[in-house]
Amino acid sequence: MEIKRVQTLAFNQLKELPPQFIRSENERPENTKALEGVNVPIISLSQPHNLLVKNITEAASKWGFFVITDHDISPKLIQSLQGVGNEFFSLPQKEKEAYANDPSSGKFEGYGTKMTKNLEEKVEWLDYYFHLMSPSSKVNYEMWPKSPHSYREVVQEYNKEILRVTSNILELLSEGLELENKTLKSSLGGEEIELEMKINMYPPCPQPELALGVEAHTDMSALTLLVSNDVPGLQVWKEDNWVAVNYLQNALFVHIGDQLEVLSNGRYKSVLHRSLVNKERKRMSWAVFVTPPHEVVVGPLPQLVNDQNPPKFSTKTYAEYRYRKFNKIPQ
Ligand SMILES: O=C(O)CCC(=O)C(=O)O
Ligand SMILES: [Fe+2]
Repeated sequence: MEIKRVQTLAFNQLKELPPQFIRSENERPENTKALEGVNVPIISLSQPHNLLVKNITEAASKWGFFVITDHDISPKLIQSLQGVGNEFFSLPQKEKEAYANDPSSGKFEGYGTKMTKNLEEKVEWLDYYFHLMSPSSKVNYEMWPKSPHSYREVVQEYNKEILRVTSNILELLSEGLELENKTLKSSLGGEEIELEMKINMYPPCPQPELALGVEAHTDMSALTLLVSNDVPGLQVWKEDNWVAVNYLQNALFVHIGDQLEVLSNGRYKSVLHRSLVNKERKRMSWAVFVTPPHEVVVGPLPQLVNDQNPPKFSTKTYAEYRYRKFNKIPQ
Protein backbone atom coordinates (compact mmCIF):
# COMPACT_ATOMS: atom_id res chain seq x y z
CA MET A 1 0.00 0.00 0.00
CA GLU A 2 1.30 3.39 -0.86
CA ILE A 3 1.56 5.73 2.10
CA LYS A 4 0.73 9.37 1.59
CA ARG A 5 3.55 11.38 3.14
CA VAL A 6 2.81 14.72 4.77
CA GLN A 7 5.84 16.14 2.98
CA THR A 8 4.30 15.17 -0.38
CA LEU A 9 0.97 16.75 0.54
CA ALA A 10 2.68 19.95 1.62
CA PHE A 11 4.78 20.01 -1.53
CA ASN A 12 1.61 20.12 -3.63
CA GLN A 13 0.83 23.63 -2.36
CA LEU A 14 -2.52 22.85 -0.79
CA LYS A 15 -4.64 25.87 0.01
CA GLU A 16 -6.79 23.97 2.47
CA LEU A 17 -6.03 21.37 5.03
CA PRO A 18 -7.42 17.89 4.20
CA PRO A 19 -10.15 16.95 6.72
CA GLN A 20 -8.19 14.22 8.51
CA PHE A 21 -5.79 16.90 9.79
CA ILE A 22 -8.47 19.31 11.06
CA ARG A 23 -8.59 19.02 14.84
CA SER A 24 -11.73 19.22 16.94
CA GLU A 25 -12.51 22.66 18.40
CA ASN A 26 -11.05 21.83 21.81
CA GLU A 27 -7.69 20.73 20.39
CA ARG A 28 -7.15 23.47 17.80
CA PRO A 29 -4.24 25.81 18.46
CA GLU A 30 -6.52 28.77 17.61
CA ASN A 31 -8.76 27.83 20.58
CA THR A 32 -6.09 26.58 22.98
CA LYS A 33 -3.51 29.35 23.01
CA ALA A 34 -0.44 29.08 25.21
CA LEU A 35 -0.32 31.17 28.38
CA GLU A 36 1.63 34.42 27.92
CA GLY A 37 4.37 35.51 30.29
CA VAL A 38 5.13 32.10 31.79
CA ASN A 39 8.46 30.53 30.93
CA VAL A 40 9.77 27.01 31.34
CA PRO A 41 12.76 26.49 33.70
CA ILE A 42 16.21 26.94 32.18
CA ILE A 43 18.98 25.08 33.95
CA SER A 44 22.69 25.64 33.46
CA LEU A 45 24.74 22.50 34.14
CA SER A 46 27.64 24.73 35.19
CA GLN A 47 25.98 26.16 38.32
CA PRO A 48 27.20 25.06 41.78
CA HIS A 49 26.35 21.40 42.43
CA ASN A 50 23.96 21.82 45.36
CA LEU A 51 22.00 24.51 43.58
CA LEU A 52 21.93 22.41 40.42
CA VAL A 53 20.45 19.41 42.26
CA LYS A 54 17.85 21.65 43.89
CA ASN A 55 16.84 23.38 40.65
CA ILE A 56 16.69 20.29 38.46
CA THR A 57 14.71 18.38 41.10
CA GLU A 58 12.24 21.22 41.41
CA ALA A 59 11.82 21.46 37.62
CA ALA A 60 11.33 17.68 37.32
CA SER A 61 8.73 17.71 40.10
CA LYS A 62 6.78 20.82 39.18
CA TRP A 63 7.07 20.82 35.39
CA GLY A 64 8.45 17.47 34.25
CA PHE A 65 10.31 19.60 31.75
CA PHE A 66 13.37 21.86 31.62
CA VAL A 67 15.82 23.40 29.19
CA ILE A 68 19.50 22.53 29.71
CA THR A 69 22.36 24.88 28.85
CA ASP A 70 26.14 24.53 29.37
CA HIS A 71 26.00 20.79 28.62
CA ASP A 72 29.30 20.92 26.69
CA ILE A 73 27.95 19.36 23.50
CA SER A 74 29.68 21.42 20.83
CA PRO A 75 27.48 23.74 18.75
CA LYS A 76 29.27 22.36 15.72
CA LEU A 77 28.12 18.81 16.49
CA ILE A 78 24.52 19.98 16.97
CA GLN A 79 24.75 21.79 13.65
CA SER A 80 26.08 18.65 11.94
CA LEU A 81 23.26 16.58 13.44
CA GLN A 82 20.74 19.05 12.06
CA GLY A 83 22.57 19.08 8.74
CA VAL A 84 22.44 15.32 8.19
CA GLY A 85 18.78 15.12 9.24
CA ASN A 86 17.88 17.93 6.92
CA GLU A 87 19.76 16.32 4.06
CA PHE A 88 17.96 13.03 4.54
CA PHE A 89 14.54 14.66 4.34
CA SER A 90 15.66 16.62 1.26
CA LEU A 91 16.39 13.40 -0.68
CA PRO A 92 14.07 12.51 -3.57
CA GLN A 93 10.91 10.84 -2.25
CA LYS A 94 11.80 7.54 -3.90
CA GLU A 95 15.08 7.33 -2.03
CA LYS A 96 13.39 7.97 1.28
CA GLU A 97 10.76 5.31 0.59
CA ALA A 98 13.51 2.68 0.47
CA TYR A 99 13.67 3.13 4.27
CA ALA A 100 9.89 2.95 4.89
CA ASN A 101 8.95 1.37 8.21
CA ASP A 102 5.81 -0.64 8.96
CA PRO A 103 4.76 -0.38 12.61
CA SER A 104 1.64 -2.52 12.03
CA SER A 105 3.91 -5.49 11.35
CA GLY A 106 6.34 -4.67 14.14
CA LYS A 107 8.91 -2.90 11.96
CA PHE A 108 9.29 0.36 13.88
CA GLU A 109 12.63 1.50 12.56
CA GLY A 110 12.93 3.62 9.43
CA TYR A 111 11.06 6.37 7.63
CA GLY A 112 7.46 6.78 8.70
CA THR A 113 4.21 8.67 8.81
CA LYS A 114 1.81 7.80 11.60
CA MET A 115 -1.18 6.19 9.91
CA THR A 116 -3.20 5.07 12.89
CA LYS A 117 -5.91 7.58 13.56
CA ASN A 118 -6.66 8.66 17.10
CA LEU A 119 -10.09 8.25 18.69
CA GLU A 120 -11.33 11.25 16.75
CA GLU A 121 -9.96 9.87 13.47
CA LYS A 122 -7.34 12.59 13.16
CA VAL A 123 -3.73 12.34 12.03
CA GLU A 124 -0.63 14.37 12.75
CA TRP A 125 1.15 16.84 10.45
CA LEU A 126 4.59 15.23 10.31
CA ASP A 127 6.86 12.57 8.85
CA TYR A 128 9.67 11.08 10.91
CA TYR A 129 12.68 8.79 10.93
CA PHE A 130 13.14 6.46 13.87
CA HIS A 131 16.01 4.13 14.80
CA LEU A 132 17.81 2.63 17.77
CA MET A 133 21.02 4.56 18.47
CA SER A 134 22.54 2.80 21.49
CA PRO A 135 23.93 0.40 22.76
CA SER A 136 25.96 -0.38 19.65
CA SER A 137 25.72 -4.14 20.34
CA LYS A 138 21.97 -3.97 19.61
CA VAL A 139 21.99 -1.44 16.80
CA ASN A 140 21.30 -2.57 13.25
CA TYR A 141 23.14 0.07 11.25
CA GLU A 142 21.34 -1.14 8.11
CA MET A 143 18.32 0.71 9.49
CA TRP A 144 20.13 4.06 9.53
CA PRO A 145 20.06 6.38 6.52
CA LYS A 146 23.00 5.68 4.20
CA SER A 147 22.63 9.09 2.64
CA PRO A 148 24.06 11.55 3.49
CA HIS A 149 27.26 9.59 3.84
CA SER A 150 28.28 11.26 7.08
CA TYR A 151 24.99 10.37 8.83
CA ARG A 152 26.47 7.45 10.75
CA GLU A 153 29.60 9.21 11.92
CA VAL A 154 27.72 12.32 13.07
CA VAL A 155 24.97 10.42 14.89
CA GLN A 156 27.47 8.10 16.60
CA GLU A 157 29.33 11.15 17.87
CA TYR A 158 26.07 12.72 19.07
CA ASN A 159 25.16 9.43 20.76
CA LYS A 160 28.35 9.56 22.86
CA GLU A 161 27.61 13.07 23.99
CA ILE A 162 23.96 12.38 24.79
CA LEU A 163 24.97 9.30 26.81
CA ARG A 164 27.29 11.47 28.88
CA VAL A 165 24.61 14.14 29.49
CA THR A 166 21.97 11.48 30.23
CA SER A 167 24.18 9.87 32.89
CA ASN A 168 24.78 13.29 34.41
CA ILE A 169 21.06 14.16 34.54
CA LEU A 170 20.15 10.76 35.99
CA GLU A 171 22.77 11.23 38.74
CA LEU A 172 21.39 14.66 39.62
CA LEU A 173 17.82 13.34 39.63
CA SER A 174 18.89 10.41 41.86
CA GLU A 175 20.48 12.82 44.33
CA GLY A 176 17.28 14.88 44.29
CA LEU A 177 15.46 11.79 45.61
CA GLU A 178 18.18 11.32 48.26
CA LEU A 179 19.34 8.13 46.59
CA GLU A 180 22.84 6.98 45.73
CA ASN A 181 23.66 8.76 42.45
CA LYS A 182 23.82 5.62 40.28
CA THR A 183 20.37 4.42 41.36
CA LEU A 184 18.20 5.70 38.51
CA LYS A 185 20.58 4.66 35.76
CA SER A 186 21.02 1.16 37.17
CA SER A 187 17.24 0.82 37.51
CA LEU A 188 17.05 1.57 33.78
CA GLY A 189 19.48 -1.18 32.82
CA GLY A 190 22.82 0.47 33.71
CA GLU A 191 25.20 0.18 30.75
CA GLU A 192 22.43 -1.58 28.79
CA ILE A 193 20.30 1.59 28.83
CA GLU A 194 18.92 2.30 25.34
CA LEU A 195 18.79 5.48 23.28
CA GLU A 196 16.43 5.87 20.33
CA MET A 197 16.62 8.65 17.75
CA LYS A 198 13.47 10.14 16.26
CA ILE A 199 13.83 12.91 13.70
CA ASN A 200 10.55 14.77 13.33
CA MET A 201 9.92 16.73 10.14
CA TYR A 202 6.92 19.06 10.12
CA PRO A 203 6.45 20.57 6.63
CA PRO A 204 4.89 24.03 6.25
CA CYS A 205 1.14 23.70 6.83
CA PRO A 206 -1.54 25.69 4.96
CA GLN A 207 -3.73 26.15 8.07
CA PRO A 208 -1.55 25.66 11.16
CA GLU A 209 -4.22 27.09 13.48
CA LEU A 210 -6.38 24.00 12.80
CA ALA A 211 -3.71 21.28 12.94
CA LEU A 212 -1.24 19.70 15.34
CA GLY A 213 2.25 18.36 14.73
CA VAL A 214 2.34 15.73 17.45
CA GLU A 215 -0.84 15.65 19.51
CA ALA A 216 -0.82 15.90 23.31
CA HIS A 217 0.99 12.93 24.86
CA THR A 218 3.51 11.91 27.50
CA ASP A 219 6.63 10.05 26.38
CA MET A 220 6.88 6.44 27.55
CA SER A 221 10.66 6.82 27.86
CA ALA A 222 12.46 7.62 31.12
CA LEU A 223 13.81 10.86 29.68
CA THR A 224 13.67 12.55 26.29
CA LEU A 225 16.38 14.98 25.17
CA LEU A 226 15.49 17.09 22.19
CA VAL A 227 16.99 19.75 19.95
CA SER A 228 15.00 21.57 17.28
CA ASN A 229 15.68 23.90 14.40
CA ASP A 230 14.95 27.59 15.01
CA VAL A 231 11.20 27.27 14.36
CA PRO A 232 9.35 27.17 17.71
CA GLY A 233 6.35 24.87 18.21
CA LEU A 234 6.76 22.77 21.34
CA GLN A 235 4.24 23.36 24.15
CA VAL A 236 4.16 21.79 27.61
CA TRP A 237 1.17 21.47 29.91
CA LYS A 238 1.43 23.18 33.30
CA GLU A 239 -1.42 23.69 35.75
CA ASP A 240 -4.24 23.51 33.20
CA ASN A 241 -2.52 25.64 30.57
CA TRP A 242 -0.27 25.20 27.58
CA VAL A 243 3.07 26.97 27.92
CA ALA A 244 5.12 27.64 24.77
CA VAL A 245 8.79 26.65 24.83
CA ASN A 246 10.90 29.35 23.20
CA TYR A 247 13.67 28.34 20.87
CA LEU A 248 17.07 28.60 22.53
CA GLN A 249 20.07 27.94 20.32
CA ASN A 250 22.13 24.87 21.30
CA ALA A 251 19.97 24.16 24.34
CA LEU A 252 18.59 20.68 25.10
CA PHE A 253 14.88 20.36 25.85
CA VAL A 254 14.51 17.64 28.50
CA HIS A 255 11.21 15.85 29.11
CA ILE A 256 10.63 13.57 32.08
CA GLY A 257 8.90 10.50 30.66
CA ASP A 258 6.63 7.83 32.13
CA GLN A 259 9.41 5.51 33.39
CA LEU A 260 10.93 8.17 35.67
CA GLU A 261 7.49 9.08 36.96
CA VAL A 262 6.98 5.41 37.87
CA LEU A 263 10.47 4.88 39.40
CA SER A 264 10.13 8.06 41.50
CA ASN A 265 6.61 6.99 42.55
CA GLY A 266 5.21 10.23 41.15
CA ARG A 267 7.76 12.64 42.64
CA TYR A 268 8.89 13.44 39.09
CA LYS A 269 6.11 14.22 36.59
CA SER A 270 5.87 12.83 33.09
CA VAL A 271 5.08 15.99 31.16
CA LEU A 272 2.13 16.26 28.78
CA HIS A 273 3.30 18.02 25.62
CA ARG A 274 2.41 18.65 21.97
CA SER A 275 3.84 20.50 18.99
CA LEU A 276 2.36 23.06 16.63
CA VAL A 277 3.27 23.63 13.01
CA ASN A 278 4.09 26.70 10.94
CA LYS A 279 2.62 28.19 7.79
CA GLU A 280 5.81 29.32 6.10
CA ARG A 281 8.61 27.23 7.47
CA LYS A 282 9.28 23.58 8.13
CA ARG A 283 10.03 22.69 11.72
CA MET A 284 12.40 19.86 12.57
CA SER A 285 13.28 18.27 15.89
CA TRP A 286 15.69 15.53 16.95
CA ALA A 287 14.32 13.64 19.94
CA VAL A 288 16.42 11.07 21.80
CA PHE A 289 14.33 8.71 23.94
CA VAL A 290 16.21 7.20 26.88
CA THR A 291 14.59 3.84 27.72
CA PRO A 292 15.31 0.68 29.66
CA PRO A 293 15.81 -2.54 27.64
CA HIS A 294 12.48 -4.30 27.06
CA GLU A 295 13.04 -7.01 29.68
CA VAL A 296 13.86 -4.64 32.56
CA VAL A 297 11.20 -4.53 35.27
CA VAL A 298 10.20 -0.98 36.22
CA GLY A 299 8.17 -0.01 39.30
CA PRO A 300 8.28 2.49 42.16
CA LEU A 301 11.71 2.24 43.82
CA PRO A 302 11.40 0.37 47.16
CA GLN A 303 13.44 3.14 48.86
CA LEU A 304 10.64 5.60 48.06
CA VAL A 305 7.72 3.46 49.19
CA ASN A 306 6.50 3.08 52.77
CA ASP A 307 3.24 3.09 54.78
CA GLN A 308 2.78 6.83 54.24
CA ASN A 309 3.75 6.58 50.56
CA PRO A 310 2.19 3.48 49.06
CA PRO A 311 3.09 2.63 45.45
CA LYS A 312 1.11 4.75 42.99
CA PHE A 313 2.02 2.65 39.95
CA SER A 314 2.16 -1.03 39.13
CA THR A 315 5.43 -2.82 38.40
CA LYS A 316 5.99 -4.41 35.01
CA THR A 317 8.57 -4.97 32.27
CA TYR A 318 9.17 -2.10 29.89
CA ALA A 319 7.96 -4.39 27.07
CA GLU A 320 4.62 -4.76 28.83
CA TYR A 321 4.37 -1.03 29.51
CA ARG A 322 5.08 -0.29 25.87
CA TYR A 323 2.56 -2.84 24.61
CA ARG A 324 -0.16 -1.36 26.81
CA LYS A 325 0.62 2.20 25.85
CA PHE A 326 0.57 1.43 22.12
CA ASN A 327 -2.71 -0.42 22.48
CA LYS A 328 -4.25 2.12 24.87
CA ILE A 329 -4.71 -0.48 27.62
CA PRO A 330 -4.66 1.07 31.14
CA GLN A 331 -1.33 0.53 32.90
O1 LIG B 1 8.95 18.20 18.01
C1 LIG B 1 8.84 18.37 19.22
O2 LIG B 1 9.24 19.42 19.77
C2 LIG B 1 8.17 17.33 20.08
C3 LIG B 1 8.22 15.95 19.53
C4 LIG B 1 7.71 14.92 20.48
O3 LIG B 1 7.09 15.21 21.47
C5 LIG B 1 7.98 13.48 20.24
O4 LIG B 1 8.49 13.13 19.16
O5 LIG B 1 7.68 12.66 21.14
FE1 LIG C 1 7.04 13.55 22.93
